[in-house]
Amino acid sequence: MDTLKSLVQPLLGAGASSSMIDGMKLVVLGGTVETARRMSSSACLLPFRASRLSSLYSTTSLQSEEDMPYDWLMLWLSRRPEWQRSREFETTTSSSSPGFYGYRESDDMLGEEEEDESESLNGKRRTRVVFQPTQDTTHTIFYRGHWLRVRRSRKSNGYEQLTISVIARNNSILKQLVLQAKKEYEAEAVHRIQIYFADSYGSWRWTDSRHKRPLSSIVLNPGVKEMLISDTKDFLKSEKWYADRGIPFRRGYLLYGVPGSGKSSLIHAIAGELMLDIYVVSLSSSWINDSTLTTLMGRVPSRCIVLLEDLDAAFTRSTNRQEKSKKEKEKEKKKDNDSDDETTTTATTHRSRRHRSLKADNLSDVNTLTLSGLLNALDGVAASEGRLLFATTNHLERLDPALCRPGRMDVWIEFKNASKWQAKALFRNFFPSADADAAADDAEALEIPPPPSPTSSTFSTLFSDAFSGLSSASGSQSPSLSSTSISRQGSVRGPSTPVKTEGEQYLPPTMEEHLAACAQARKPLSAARLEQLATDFAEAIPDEEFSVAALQGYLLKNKSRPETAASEAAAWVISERQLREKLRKEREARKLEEEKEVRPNTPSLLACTPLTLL
Ligand SMILES: Nc1ncnc2c1ncn2[C@@H]1O[C@H](COP(=O)(O)OP(=O)(O)OP(=O)(O)O)[C@@H](O)[C@H]1O
Repeated sequence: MDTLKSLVQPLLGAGASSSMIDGMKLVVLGGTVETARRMSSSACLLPFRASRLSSLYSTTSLQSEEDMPYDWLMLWLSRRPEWQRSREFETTTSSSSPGFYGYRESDDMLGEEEEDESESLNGKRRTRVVFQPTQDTTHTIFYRGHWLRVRRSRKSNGYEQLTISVIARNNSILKQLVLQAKKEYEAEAVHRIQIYFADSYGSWRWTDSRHKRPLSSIVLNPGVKEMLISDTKDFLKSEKWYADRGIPFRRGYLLYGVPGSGKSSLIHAIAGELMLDIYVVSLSSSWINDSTLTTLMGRVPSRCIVLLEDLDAAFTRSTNRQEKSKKEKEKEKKKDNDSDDETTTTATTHRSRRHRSLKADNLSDVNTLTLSGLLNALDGVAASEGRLLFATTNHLERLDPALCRPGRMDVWIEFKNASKWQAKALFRNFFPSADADAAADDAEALEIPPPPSPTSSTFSTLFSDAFSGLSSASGSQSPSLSSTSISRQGSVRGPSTPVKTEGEQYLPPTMEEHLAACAQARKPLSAARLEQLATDFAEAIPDEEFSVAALQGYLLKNKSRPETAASEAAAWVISERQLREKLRKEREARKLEEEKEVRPNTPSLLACTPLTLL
């Protein structure tokens, strides 16, 4: 302190008071501390900026697709709090439509992932944001007493490269980092699956990780899940068997049928069960072409699920573009000629036709995937082995037979609207029972739908010769997805279950009803009561008229009111039918309007009817 006083005294002069000297002491002290702090921090960072000191660095470079550590570190980096504070970070978003991501409701949010709640509240698509290091920018991260320099870039071959450098006497800190990232990645793999999306460079890009979805949460008629799991497991351990017989070690599953019936959810659940990551490629992407798809399919790791979503959407486009049949072309030509003959054709018509053809031309300019390109990518020489290929479609009839033949799609599963059995199982899954064990016992007592007849088209398994044994086994076990109704024996409606009569309109519960139901819901229902409600619910739901997703939506509206969910199901069915009818009429009216717009002066049918001369 005396030293400090002797330094300050000459600055203030002899007449300075002791309070002035104290104030000045503080200023000098603060300044010294701050200067020391800045010097030490620049000393730390200086080497990063000085290229001539680069020999002091230990560096590791990892490439996407080639190195697993790349994935480990990308996951580790996305969890770093630095991206929350950094001014330069990249976000990838994944929309969670109810489907593949439909199970997101129960996801635990990770520290660095944020969900746009306001959007989800409004019932729009939910968006998850994942923060990652920006490309071509160097980031600095403090890790275990060392400053790491992280750089993410893209190489000319399309691969992403991650370079991590550190000033250290040896590379042990980098080894520690990679091992920690691996540990975290593997720990997560136990509970989560990693999702990769194809990008326009022909690379797979880690996009997100999801909680595993339990298979038990998928409500399919009995035997279907079991068959799939047994088939996929059997395949994964049969590599040598395939190699010995010279059969390409690949297996394809085609899940087709109505929307909202659980195709994507089932794939998600299977990935979790088998601890496989999912590689998603949307064939309707504007950038997809034969060569990119071939590159992508050659770059999937050996044990994973490749998911081709909405196979028909892409394929329809490609056939329209490149392989339009002669017949179609002739038809179109004739149509054009016919309309040219029409003297009444207006300028609007020309405009709209030109607009349509321009739109078609645009498609061909962008997406140039062809059927042969797709087939080649799936099982050509460059296609990787050991992967499970899942393809989903809502329109089986639009697919080319070549695409669906055994060897490409070995197992077909049709998904229909919810059967009564599914409605009941969904209800039971939805509401917890006070005595789960008892419920399980009751479930066993359920009458199981009969297995499909050999001619049933609902569950076609096109097993290759290699799996003929399994084929016959599953043939006898696999029940039809278009199962018939469940047993109605013992379905007694409870006295406290008011039922809306046929024709009575379904209205959402009033506030009083809602509060009363919530109070009631707090009391746990006995397993027997829940079973009875589930039976009532299934009775009210017509067989195969509504998708499981639609039923789930209805149950969600009553998620704390099992009694109401069961008692109002019949009224809901009526209101849904009315709504559908209304929408159908609106659609028809719109179509008529459009037709009128295209051919304003076309004589009506009535006018064409020859008059009978008396
Ligand atoms: N069989 C099912 N079991 C459990 N949940 C289901 C089932 N079917 C649909 N769902 C629920 O409905 C929503 C939509 O399901 P999903 O996306 O799997 O259907 P999809 O058949 O793939 O539909 P799309 O053909 O439109 O892609 C999800 O939230 C899912 O939880």
